[in-house]
Amino acid sequence: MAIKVGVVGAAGYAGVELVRLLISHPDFELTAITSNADAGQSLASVYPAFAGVCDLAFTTHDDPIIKTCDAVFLAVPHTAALAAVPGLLAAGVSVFDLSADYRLSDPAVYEKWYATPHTSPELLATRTFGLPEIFAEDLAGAAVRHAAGEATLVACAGCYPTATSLGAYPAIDAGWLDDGAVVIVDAISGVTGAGKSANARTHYCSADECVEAYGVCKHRHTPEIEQILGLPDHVVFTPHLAPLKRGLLSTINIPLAEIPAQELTLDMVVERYREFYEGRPFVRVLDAGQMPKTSSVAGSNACQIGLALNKTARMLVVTSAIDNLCKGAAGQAIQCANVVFGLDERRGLPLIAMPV
Ligand SMILES: NC(=O)C1=CN([C@@H]2O[C@H](COP(=O)(O)OP(=O)(O)OC[C@H]3O[C@@H](n4cnc5c(N)ncnc54)[C@H](OP(=O)(O)O)[C@@H]3O)[C@@H](O)[C@H]2O)C=CC1
Ligand SMILES: CC(=O)N[C@@H](CCC(=O)OP(=O)(O)O)C(=O)O
Repeated sequence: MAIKVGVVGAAGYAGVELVRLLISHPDFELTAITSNADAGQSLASVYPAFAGVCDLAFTTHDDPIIKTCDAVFLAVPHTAALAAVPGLLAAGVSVFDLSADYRLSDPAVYEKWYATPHTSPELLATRTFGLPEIFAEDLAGAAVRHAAGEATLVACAGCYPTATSLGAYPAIDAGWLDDGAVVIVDAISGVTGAGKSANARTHYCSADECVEAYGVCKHRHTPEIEQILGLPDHVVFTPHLAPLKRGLLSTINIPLAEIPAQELTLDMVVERYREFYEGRPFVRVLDAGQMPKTSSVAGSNACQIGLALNKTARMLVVTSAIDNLCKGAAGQAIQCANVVFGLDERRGLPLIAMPV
């Protein structure tokens, strides 16, 4: 029997990417898509890409059909998820939340970075963090609880934290980081990362032919990256906006301790990364000397990682590319849902980008 799913916030950029992927998912049946702005309109009239393939129409965010789903994907801004999650879980619906509301495990950290009270901090103890390649055991535990009849909350990792953590984690986990050193992250996102509503930074005339840093030393993804890597107050994160629709590239500079820096070769680093991601279908560690580009992952759920070693400066430089809307948002949420529902994590997810 098909698993009934709904998307709240389906007319937004992450939401419509969920819709694109869920329509062709072999095990999930998309039964509800919500948008207050577009309520009553057909999906195809708002997004003509769906003409002839889907008869669904948008209903409002409070449509009761949402609570009849087996799982709901929340593609809504932070704080909107806080308002929706407790009611969905109480109705027995599993929730895959793309917002940041349940990502940070300490509510005080959330309140500091998001400048808003956390209204259901008790759920933070039991929620699962949705980054399958790093928190596989947590997701497997959620799958067991789900099979026993428990509604599950998965807080899917953010886009910059996904690319950055997948790039940094194998080195940090190997103990290569110099004691007390700071990890420096410079990342670039396409404009869909900022959502559907244009603002002074993202409207065409500002974003086209322009690259700029923003949120410098104060971006809300800093504590999320620190939490995943286990490095509180030791990440400097600088995001940039680039004139791309889709794509996110994160370059991570990891200062190495003396001993790994002396002993490591680039081939050994590549081998360590490949061992770490063995059996993980979406992460590809490139050969030594190759660096990823956003066009190699756009439209897919892949993350490509390139590695370089500067032995004199004792620095490992990692570059990690994802599609912000897919592996950075919708694809990752579906990957998590696949695991929670006991399916192969690849179900319904594109492995390969458009090559040109
Ligand atoms: N864009 C990206 O690359 C990524 C986005 N995310 C996260 O996904 C979420 C959605 O982002 P994105 O698609 O970019 O944003 P958009 O602005 O494109 O879309 C937001 C959607 O949320 C809906 N919405 C707004 N307010 C509420 C509310 N109070 N209750 C319910 N729904 C509401 C809107 O509905 P309506 O149609 O009525 O306006 C709209 O459909 C955010 O939390 C974002 O941080 C995560 C990773 C990457
Ligand atoms: C380009 C751009 O503006 N990107 C957004 C991050 C993308 C996003 O939606 O953030 P989450 O992954 O936390 O949900 C930003 O910097 O706030």
